[in-house]
Amino acid sequence: MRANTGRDGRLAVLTTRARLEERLIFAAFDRRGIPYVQVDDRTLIHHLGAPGVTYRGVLNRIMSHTRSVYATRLFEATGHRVFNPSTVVDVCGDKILTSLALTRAGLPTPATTVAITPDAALAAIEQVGYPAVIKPAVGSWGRLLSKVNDRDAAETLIEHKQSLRSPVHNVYYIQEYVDKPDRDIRVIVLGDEPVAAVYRRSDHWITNTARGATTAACTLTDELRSLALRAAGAVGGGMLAVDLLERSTGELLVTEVNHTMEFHGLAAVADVDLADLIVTHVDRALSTVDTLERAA
Ligand SMILES: Nc1ncnc2c1ncn2[C@@H]1O[C@H](COP(=O)(O)OP(=O)(O)OP(=O)(O)O)[C@@H](O)[C@H]1O
Repeated sequence: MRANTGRDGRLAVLTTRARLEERLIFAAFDRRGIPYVQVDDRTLIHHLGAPGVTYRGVLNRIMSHTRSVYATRLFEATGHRVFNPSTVVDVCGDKILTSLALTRAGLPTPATTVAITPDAALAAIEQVGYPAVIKPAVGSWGRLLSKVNDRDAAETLIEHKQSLRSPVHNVYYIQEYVDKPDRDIRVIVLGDEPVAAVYRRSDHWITNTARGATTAACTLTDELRSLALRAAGAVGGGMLAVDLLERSTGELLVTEVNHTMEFHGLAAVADVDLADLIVTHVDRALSTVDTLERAA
C-alpha cells in the first residue's frame, strides 16, 4: 500500500490525525499488547498490481468519506480485511443509499424524498411540507443541514445549492422535520452486539456533539437494541453507530448509520470502555482469520 513492501504482522490503523478517539484506541492496543502501526492516509501511495506491505488487518479511522472509501477499496484489493469493509462504507457514507437500505429492511425512518433537479426539489419540498429538512447526501457533523420553513427559504436554498461546486449538492435529500425532544439517540453496535447508547442534547435542532451538543447516559432498552441491530444489519453490519430520533409520540425512527464512529461524548457518560471494545472486536475477528490461515 505504501512505497515499501513485505509482510508486516501489525494491524494498521488508518488515520488522518489522531483525535481523542484514536488516542483512546491506541492506548487500548497498548494495554492489550496488540501490535499496531498508525498509517497516515495522507502518505498512502498505491501502485496498482505491485506488491505492497501486508498488514495483519486494517482499522479505518479516516474521517473524509471519499478518502475513506478509496483507501478501503485499495487495501481490500491487496487482500486486507478492513474494518469496516468498503461495502458498508459505501452505503453508510451516502444518506440516500442508507435510507434505501433502511427502508428496504422495513425500519422506521423519517419520511424521506429524493429529487435530482432544482424544479423537482422545490416540488418535493412542497409535498413534504414545512418545515422540511434538507441534507447533503454525503456529509457529517451536521454541516450544511437546513431546516426550511417556507417556500421563499426553499427557493433560496435550492439556488445556493445549485451554485456549489460539488455535484453532490445537486442531488436533493429531503426529510420531514421530526418534532423531537431536544435530543437524539446514538446506539453503538459492534458485530451482533449493541454495546452502548447515549443521548445527544442541544438547544439547537441539530444535536451533533460536533455542533456543541452535550451527552447524557441512555438506557439500552430492548427496543433500541432491536432497532439498532436491524439497522446495522441493513447496511451490511460491522462496527457502527446508529442514530435515532424520537417522535413526540415516542415512536423511534432510525436516521442514519455511521461507519467511522465518533465516541468522545459517549466515553464521558457511558460505563463501557468503547475503545477497548473496538480493539477487542477487531483483534477477535482477525484472530479467527489467523487461525484459519494457520490451519490451511
Ligand atoms: N429529519 C429530521 N428532523 C429533525 N431533526 C433532524 C432530522 N434529521 C437530522 N436532525 C438533527 O440533525 C442532527 C444531524 O443529522 P444527521 O445525523 O442526519 O447529519 P450528519 O451531518 O450526518 O451528522 P453526523 O455527524 O451525526 O453523522 C441529528 O442528530 C438530529 O438532531
